[in-house]
Amino acid sequence: NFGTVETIPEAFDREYLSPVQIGTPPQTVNLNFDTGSADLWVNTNETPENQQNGQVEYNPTLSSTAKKMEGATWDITYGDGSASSGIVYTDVVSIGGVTVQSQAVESAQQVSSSFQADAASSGLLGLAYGTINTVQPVQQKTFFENAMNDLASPLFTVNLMKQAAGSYDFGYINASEYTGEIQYTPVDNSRGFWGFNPSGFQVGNSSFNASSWYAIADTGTSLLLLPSGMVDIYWSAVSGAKFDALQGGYTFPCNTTLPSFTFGVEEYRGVIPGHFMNYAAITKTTCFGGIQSSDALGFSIFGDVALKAQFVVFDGGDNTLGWANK
Ligand SMILES: O[C@H]1CN[C@@H](c2nc(-c3ccc(C(F)(F)F)cc3)no2)C1
Repeated sequence: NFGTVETIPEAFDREYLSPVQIGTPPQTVNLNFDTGSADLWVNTNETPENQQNGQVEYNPTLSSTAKKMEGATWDITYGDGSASSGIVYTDVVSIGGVTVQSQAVESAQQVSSSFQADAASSGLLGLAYGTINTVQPVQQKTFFENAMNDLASPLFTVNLMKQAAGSYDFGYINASEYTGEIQYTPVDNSRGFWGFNPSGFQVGNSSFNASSWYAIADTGTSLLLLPSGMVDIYWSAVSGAKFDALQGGYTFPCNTTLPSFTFGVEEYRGVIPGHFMNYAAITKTTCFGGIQSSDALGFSIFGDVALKAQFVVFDGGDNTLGWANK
């Protein structure tokens, strides 16, 4: 079978939320789909009231198909230091009409302050490889891994948009969502991520700089995080741009016209329009850049700033990533 679900951007395209049905009768919660992690966790009736800010909850006691996974716990920390932990149930989970009968659903008994403040999001749905799922003592599979063998094609596609509704499609490729040909490239999943090797980059209409490095496709990261050498070259082309240690990255005068950023995947060239690199206004006149250094992380992240300019195929059958402009 196959299905599609809409994904809606929060402010600044900081994150994208999609409706997920859990339990019997179905309870709908909006989750942040994250191709950079592998836990499906959600606010529940077990999440302390003082750690919530109006989030919609999943209540397993109201689901006739919920089963507690005795002795199972989970504990996760994200790239920005946010964290959550708790216990585990299995229940029926559906996304866009694709149903997994027994999906590990992780109930949050503790969430850190940033999650507490994120009122619109009821949790995360991991779409990375299950090898990095945090459930103990028995590691659990992701929704996609559980659904994959029943899908028409063993893949899902990501079509994020700048400040507009996009979609996650499961089991099929919708040709109306992209232009040109899809460029497939092998995935390095040795660290549990959808890792790949970009082949270079280009700022605006200048020449293409061939270079090969490791990066991951991560819908849960807002920005495009690249080696500082590339980031310095990009911002050196923007008059008034400067590295602001207080803000933790490059800022620039909001009224500046920004050059596009093009990345290579083998012979393919993915183009990110210049205005996608304006992440958010810090003051009336100073804006924070959407392309920043990944040096502190040790690997590059193609987050939403890049992904919202692309149509991306995550193929779990042959472990490849497909890239296309749109
Ligand atoms: O860990 C890596 C895996 N993918 C990246 C990711 N980061 C988050 C995240 C979401 C929401 C928040 C909060 F709401 F602000 F708390 C914080 C982090 N989700 O995926 C980084």
